[in-house]
Amino acid sequence: MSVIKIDIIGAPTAFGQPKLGVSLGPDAVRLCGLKARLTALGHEVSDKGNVYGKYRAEYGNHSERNEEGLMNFVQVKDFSEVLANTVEASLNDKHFPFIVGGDHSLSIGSISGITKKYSNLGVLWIDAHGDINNSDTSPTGNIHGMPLGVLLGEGSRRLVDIHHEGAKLKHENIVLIGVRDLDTGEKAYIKEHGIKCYTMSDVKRLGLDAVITKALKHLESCDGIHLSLDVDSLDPLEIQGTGTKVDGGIFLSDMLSGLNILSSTKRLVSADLVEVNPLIDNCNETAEKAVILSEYIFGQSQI
Ligand SMILES: NC(=[NH2+])NCCC[C@H](N)C(=O)O
Ligand SMILES: [Mn+2]
Ligand SMILES: [Mn+2]
Repeated sequence: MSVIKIDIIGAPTAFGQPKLGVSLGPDAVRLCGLKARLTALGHEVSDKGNVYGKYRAEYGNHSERNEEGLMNFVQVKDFSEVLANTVEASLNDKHFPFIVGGDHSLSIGSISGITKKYSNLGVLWIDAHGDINNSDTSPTGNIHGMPLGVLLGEGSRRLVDIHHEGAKLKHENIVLIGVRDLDTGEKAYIKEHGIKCYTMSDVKRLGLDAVITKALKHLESCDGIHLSLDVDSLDPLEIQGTGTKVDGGIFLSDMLSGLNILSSTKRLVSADLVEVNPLIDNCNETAEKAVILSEYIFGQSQI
């Protein structure tokens, strides 16, 4: 197996959603031995610690709605700028940025940093949700439901222009996998732009291995692939420590098999692992499973 220079970047933000605890996700995952276990696979792993902006999520969730209806806009923007710079620096060192969250709004920052280098980035978005709302379509104002919308250049300019101006991703370079809870505006947007989307029904029908294989084919012309893995894509029977659970998800054993296919292509250049919330978990089980997912992202196999 080839050695990957992995930078673990903790992204302890919670400003993209209302529940307390998701800012503790990175440390909960570290406590399960993330660095040691990726090192044991033969990789060179460096833990860059946690990224902080001017505001600290653990002091409460502020919950200010701005005039565009966005919750905690100032905090999310500030955090995204800092994270984007950290991720960009990791890529400049020729390392693999592995961003551990934190809520899914962090992908605005991580992907903004990555697309500075990979201008034709492909994204595999594995999630129960589409996260493709924007300030106009969101029913909640929670920015963790908007990262893809923002990265595609929709809604509030102040979010879209984070780190560098304009849209960061192309519609044809995104594949959604495992979705089963889309808002009305999200469904319309996906259809309007012909975004490749494998719903949970598609995953059940085809199997996750086949879906990942098809998704990789769809992203063939991209200059790199980023994985954004929301733990709520997994079935709540197996994953409890996450803030927006939806029944009928992917089972861990299927996910590991799919990740094995993905990692063996060696096309991944970066990844986010998000929405681990130890305060609503059962004895840190979700963080432990997040480490198992991480091992498979980085080439663990069953033999
Ligand atoms: N990353 C997540 N867990 N996102 C949940 C989003 C839920 C809902 N669609 C919203 O916009 O608020
Ligand atoms: Mn989700
Ligand atoms: Mn998500």
